[in-house]
Amino acid sequence: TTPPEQQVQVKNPHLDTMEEDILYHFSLGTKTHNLPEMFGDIKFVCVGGSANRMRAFAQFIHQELQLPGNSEEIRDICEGTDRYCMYKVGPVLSISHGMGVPSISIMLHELIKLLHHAHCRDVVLFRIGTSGGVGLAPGTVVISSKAVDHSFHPQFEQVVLGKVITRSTELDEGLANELLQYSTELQDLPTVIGNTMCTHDFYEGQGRLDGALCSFSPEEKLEYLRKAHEAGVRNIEMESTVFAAMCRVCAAVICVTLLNRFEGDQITTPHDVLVEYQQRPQVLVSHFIKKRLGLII
Ligand SMILES: O=P(O)(O)O[C@H]1O[C@H](CO)[C@@H](O)[C@H]1O
Ligand SMILES: O=c1cc[nH]c(=O)[nH]1
Repeated sequence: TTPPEQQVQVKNPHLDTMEEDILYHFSLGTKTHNLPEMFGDIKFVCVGGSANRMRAFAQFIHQELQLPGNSEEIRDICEGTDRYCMYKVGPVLSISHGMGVPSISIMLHELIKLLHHAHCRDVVLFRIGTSGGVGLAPGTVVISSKAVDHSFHPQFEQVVLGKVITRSTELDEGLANELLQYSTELQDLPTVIGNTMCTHDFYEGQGRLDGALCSFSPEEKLEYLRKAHEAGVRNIEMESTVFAAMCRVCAAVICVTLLNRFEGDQITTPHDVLVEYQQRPQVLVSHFIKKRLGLII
């Protein structure tokens, strides 16, 4: 049986009372743009930190779906602002979100409202990113079973009106398993399911010894990474908890590991290898999209 169609939900009663909604950081709005016409057919949304990666992904998916037109000429829908970039390729939207929780969280507020205003249905969301591996060979793709915070709890804390509120960061288990299954159909795509730890810093916050500040010893660093590994953490990045808390249903986090943090802190891998690693989550998501669209069996 096919599950019932799901409209993208906003959980804010005040939105209904607003005559106009300006999506400031996208340079879009409900009065200035016909959002249902522009975005109503979106079924897949892919987000990632870097603007160039998300443009490359849009071009890649354009070729993979064999859509008409020149993939080099894809236009940035958010060219009126340089906060984020956004590309639409058929039913796929590709958006950059910058680095860290505050940056992606602003983008997600406006993205979820955009999908709601456009009356989108049955949308699947993916974060395709990079990460530091915990006990994995560099280049391994990690599909997050859940996103956990610095103390390995599946929760996202947000300060609202001066008080801390906590939201759950469980992700869609069925979607993660489906993605893992598809990874076995592809070559050179070592993939695991594991917990992803989200931090608010790349250096001390991830237990790195090579930042401008460091307040701990190499032994303390390894002890923390060992505890993380024991708690099921397989990679570390900087957006997954808020992404999971805000998207949850029909959302997946797929990040490639650039290094094994038990072996070091600096990313010494050559540029061309890093580029190939970054394509791995894109290849997996593209395969998923083609399956869902019935383009491959
Ligand atoms: O590759 P992206 O998607 O930016 O993700 C990871 O890379 C950045 C740090 O280098 C952080 O944003 C982290 O989450
Ligand atoms: O170690 C890493 C690598 C990429 N992104 C992170 O957040 N950490």
